[in-house]
Amino acid sequence: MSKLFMFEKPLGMRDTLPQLYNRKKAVRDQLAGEIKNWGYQYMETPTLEYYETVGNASAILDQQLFKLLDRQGRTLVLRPDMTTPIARVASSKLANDIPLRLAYEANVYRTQQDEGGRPSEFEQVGIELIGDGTITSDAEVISLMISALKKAGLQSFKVAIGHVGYINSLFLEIVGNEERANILRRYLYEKNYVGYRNHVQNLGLSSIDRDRLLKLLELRGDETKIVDAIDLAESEEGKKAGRQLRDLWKLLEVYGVTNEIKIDFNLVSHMSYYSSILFEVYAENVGSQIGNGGRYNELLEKFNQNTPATGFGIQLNRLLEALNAPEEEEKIDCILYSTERLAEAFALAEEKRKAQEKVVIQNIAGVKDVDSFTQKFDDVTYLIGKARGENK
Ligand SMILES: N[C@@H](Cc1c[nH]c[nH+]1)C(=O)O
Repeated sequence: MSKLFMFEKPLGMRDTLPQLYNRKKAVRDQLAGEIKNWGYQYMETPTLEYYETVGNASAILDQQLFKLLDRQGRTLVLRPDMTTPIARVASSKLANDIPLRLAYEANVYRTQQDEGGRPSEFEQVGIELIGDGTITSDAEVISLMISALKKAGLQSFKVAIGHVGYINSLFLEIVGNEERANILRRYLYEKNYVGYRNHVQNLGLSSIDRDRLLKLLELRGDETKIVDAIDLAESEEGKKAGRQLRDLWKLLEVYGVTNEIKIDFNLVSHMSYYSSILFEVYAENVGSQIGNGGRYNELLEKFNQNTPATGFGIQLNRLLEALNAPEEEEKIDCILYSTERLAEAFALAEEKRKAQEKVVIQNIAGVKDVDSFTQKFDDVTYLIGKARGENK
């Protein structure tokens, strides 16, 4: 291995400099304002969890986990998401308070294979609604996400909603086994519809089955696609999934958010814990999803609780990219003083701070280039040399 250059950081790790920090905080606070207004309560969990418990239960591929050892020789992981740690807490300390409405803002960690611009550490703002298996809770979670994104100032975005059960039953019905279904799912996950089409053509299926698999690609668009999906499904499971989306759509109409919704029966997630309805948010100007979520009715079973749940996570850095807002300059004043006038400088600073103004006091002797230093401030007061009246 080559020697590391002094300023290099591990793959996918980012610094957040002051201007970006401020923007991030402002957006995080706007999201939190809305999330709290819907009665969700914020909580925290540790950055490290046991590999055996949370690491195993999380829906992230093993090779994407950061692993380390504690002094007892147990393997720990940096949490790869927040849903699994919250499921752990909801199954233990909070098990009696169900249904739970919990929220978080936290960094999560996933290793990256190469520096493809993807972070290995990123902040998620999210919620989990645990213990309510009705479709109304799916509608609540999706509506809250839309509402919070709007509050953060996001204008052009769409939430694609799909159903894991629909695709799974259709694939199994036609191709017969999980292995072959996985190949089809992979194409859809990569949104490689051309590849999917070619693969289906070469599968050696009857023309009816082939056409059904190809028709699946058309099940993306407005609510009319739900009716088409129910027609295309033959199994009860597939039809049921379609009906669930139909009911969900009606509820989303009540919430008044259907303008932001796109039906997408092709949706496949990289998270394996989703069990039925799932969704992804896309903003007009950002290539990758800025948030996602869905129902994960089997995850809490891994913590010995048979409890349904749903939730979403927004990737704060991608949301910031989508918002494209100019970096905010902080208004900070400066009092530049010479040593003999420190008391005067400090008194003035105290006065300004009491008035909620931000102010730096800086001894001029500690500054190399006064011109470039003072340029950074909104306003500069000079208290240099003897105070007026002193030299008479
Ligand atoms: N934890 C999921 C998002 C989510 C929250 N709740 C349900 N899903 C993720 O990291 O992609």
